[in-house]
Amino acid sequence: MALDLAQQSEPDEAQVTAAVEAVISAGRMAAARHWVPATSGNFSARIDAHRIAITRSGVDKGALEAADILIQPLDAPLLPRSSAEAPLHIALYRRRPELGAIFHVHGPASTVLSRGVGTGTLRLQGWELQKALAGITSHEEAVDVPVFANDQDTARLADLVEARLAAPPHDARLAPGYLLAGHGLYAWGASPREAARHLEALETLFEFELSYRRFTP
Ligand SMILES: CSC[C@@H](O)[C@@H](O)C(=O)COP(=O)(O)O
Ligand SMILES: [Zn+2]
Repeated sequence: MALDLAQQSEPDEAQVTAAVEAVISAGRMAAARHWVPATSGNFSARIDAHRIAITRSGVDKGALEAADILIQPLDAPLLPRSSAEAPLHIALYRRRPELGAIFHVHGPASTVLSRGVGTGTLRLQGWELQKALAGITSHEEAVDVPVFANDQDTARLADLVEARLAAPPHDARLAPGYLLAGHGLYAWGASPREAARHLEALETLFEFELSYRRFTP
């Protein structure tokens, strides 16, 4: 019995390694697409119910090494050198146990479009690529992306995000992500693979929107 308990309390190294590798590879993917210029962006993956792996602040997210990833408990103070935006990750993992990964980028389309539309909601509709978002089965569905004013106080911002996600629209689905105006995109998924798909779909949908708006009077 005592042996069982000791085994249960040992950290699961395989889960830690998998989460760290998922974060490193998400950073590489985003950098290859020029979505994380000049150390911008941050990436996290859930290890278990109580811990996440998250990038530390100020490092090149396209050249991450294991030493750049912090193992952050969800119910403990932020570790030294934590991402400036760690509160945005932690609040979401706490609120949504099904979330496996959260990725944040400063892609040109999300950054420019969010600044252009102002705060509130960006509604996506009419795009086949919307179906890359979990649960969306038709281009005809309306998908709302919340847009928040940028704020250097990311704990305050996390409260706003939480309130908005708790009040979904009646006539649309909420996207698995949100925009910070003039700043960039947060996207998440049940797994790192799904979060990467959502990130790519949303950033590309924003490119479509930008081009489409140029053609539409
Ligand atoms: C280098 S400008 C971008 C930062 O201010 C921030 O928005 C960002 O995305 C990265 O912050 P970080 O603290 O490295 O996780
Ligand atoms: Zn950022």
